[in-house]
Amino acid sequence: LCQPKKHLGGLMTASLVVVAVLLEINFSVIGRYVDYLVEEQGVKSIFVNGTTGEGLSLSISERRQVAEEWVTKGRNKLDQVVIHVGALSLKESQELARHAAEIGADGIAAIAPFFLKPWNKDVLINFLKEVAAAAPALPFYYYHIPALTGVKIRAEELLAGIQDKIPTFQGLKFSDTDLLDFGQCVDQNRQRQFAFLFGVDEQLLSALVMGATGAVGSTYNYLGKKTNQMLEAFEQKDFSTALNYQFCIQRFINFVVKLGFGVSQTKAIMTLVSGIPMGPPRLPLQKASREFTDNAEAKLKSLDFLPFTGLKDRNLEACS
Ligand SMILES: CC(=O)N[C@H](C=O)[C@@H](O)[C@H](O)[C@H](O)CO
Ligand SMILES: CC(=O)C(=O)O
Repeated sequence: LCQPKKHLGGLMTASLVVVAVLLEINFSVIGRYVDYLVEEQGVKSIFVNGTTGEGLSLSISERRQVAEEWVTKGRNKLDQVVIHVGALSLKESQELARHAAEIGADGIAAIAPFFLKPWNKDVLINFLKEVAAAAPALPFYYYHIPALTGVKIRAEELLAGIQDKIPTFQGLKFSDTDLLDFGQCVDQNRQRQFAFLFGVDEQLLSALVMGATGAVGSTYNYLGKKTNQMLEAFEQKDFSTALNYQFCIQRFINFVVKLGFGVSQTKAIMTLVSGIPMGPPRLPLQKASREFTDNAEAKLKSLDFLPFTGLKDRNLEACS
């Protein structure tokens, strides 16, 4: 049985792919990106090549290079680097899994194949099992994101007896709003030391109540510090303070969701907040509009989510 070096708790940010103008990945900023997350956001674990990192839009060779760069630059700075290795081709997934093990990543994760889809739990497990087996020394996480994969097999069902088939199974990244399914994943596996990582940032507090052990999400790139304050309040059983933080985060997410929020917009916001050029997204995604970025910036300022905002700019919306 394979245990992670450390239990995956706390916040994990989803790495953004940093793409320079010519659509070549700009590896040179990954070192700065690591420092920014650790020092400014208090985020010490990274989920590489997932949704936000546009992992499925990269070539296999690019995915290998991005993974390697995060592991290298994160050495002695990050607690955990988990590489998403999901792909439509099992062979490609296995290659990425082996590669993750070679470079010294802390774990691998995979989504369900989403074109020719597994139609039931056993079929999905058979696929994941072959992926996990390519890196038998690494913890394996299933990345449940039904809205994007279209694979709606309930996570709770998938988890029943999963370690018999996948001995390295270590947990779940749950990116869905079905808290019945999530709660039952936790409830039915209490005696197992799985990581239950929640992936809907605007609902994290509810998932913590249900027993989430950590979170993986795109907004922790720039709201990591705020979210860490919420985690701290929750830890101290100060639920009204925790709720204040969650509402504050929701105000921002609700605002950008209404404008149209996705991976492109995340890149634009992160560039704005961190000052690190994240580059444009890749087709079929389109760069966020100037109008979006201006509006998001104004909202960040009014919520006091931007560093160096002068007191005069503060308004009543600001959360402590
Ligand atoms: C679909 C998607 O990208 N989900 C992200 C991670 O799983 C989240 O971090 C969301 O971006 C976030 O919860 C805002 O809705
Ligand atoms: C947002 C997230 O968790 C991902 O990039 O996969």
